[in-house]
Amino acid sequence: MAAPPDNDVLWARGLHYAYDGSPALQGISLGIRVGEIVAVTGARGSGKTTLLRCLSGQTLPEQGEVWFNSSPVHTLSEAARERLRLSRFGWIDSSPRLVPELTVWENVALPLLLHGTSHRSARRSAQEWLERLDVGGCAGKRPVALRQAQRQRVAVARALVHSPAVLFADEPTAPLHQSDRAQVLRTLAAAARSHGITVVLATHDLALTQAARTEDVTGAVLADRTMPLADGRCVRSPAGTGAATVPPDPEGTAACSLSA
Ligand SMILES: Nc1ncnc2c1ncn2[C@@H]1O[C@H](COP(=O)(O)OP(=O)(O)OP(=O)(O)O)[C@@H](O)[C@H]1O
Repeated sequence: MAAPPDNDVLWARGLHYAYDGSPALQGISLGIRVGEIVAVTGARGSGKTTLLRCLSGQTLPEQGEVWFNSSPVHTLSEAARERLRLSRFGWIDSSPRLVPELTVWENVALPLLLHGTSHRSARRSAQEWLERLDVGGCAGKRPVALRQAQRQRVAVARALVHSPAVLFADEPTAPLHQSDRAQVLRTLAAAARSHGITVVLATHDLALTQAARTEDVTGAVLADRTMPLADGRCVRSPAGTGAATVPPDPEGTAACSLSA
């Protein structure tokens, strides 16, 4: 099997995963370059969450390989994968899981404090990220005092505060009001781009990713390309979505956006 290209931060080949014998991933291969923002799209149940979980080391694929920065992830122990996730990856999902007893800035500083960063430095970084995400004024409040959209921005700040190499965002705008969705996505994309953070974004709302792209007033294009899934396989994207996909290979291993 070929080695991953050097400029791919994430690289996967032939991923298969099933829940109780029911297939969720059926031979997905992909390469994601450093700093790219990739939107994994598809209907509910198409395999987006399972793919993100496999790429981030939360779930071991039953078959196939996952590589991060040219090192295998699928052969690591559970403890080593946990360390990798804490230090190099960020994760946001549809419900902002903030610690209710902590203030907003303490929630954001948490990943840094867990890594041994000093209290003063962690607080400064947390405040900077909260301001970047337009919720700096909420730093001293408890999560319960925030609107849902503000809580999700705080979750984005917490996922980015330790400058992860890759941010995984699984339907991050699902709980938000329509008017907040594109704005939260644009803010997330702009923050990731300015820090060279790769983003893998799962969404079933392709219209939203396109709207965020066309309505952008900050200069931050949302996704560099889309990676459409159906029934756990990569599929060719509709024209104009920026996807670079190739048809399934002769071994039945569908390949998304193969790197050169
Ligand atoms: N914990 C689980 N137990 C059993 N089946 C599961 C589990 N999680 C996912 N599945 C099934 O695996 C398939 C892929 O699910 P997955 O959540 O990865 O898709 P998705 O595209 O993220 O869907 P959604 O948009 O609804 O989150 C679906 O058929 C789903 O019902």
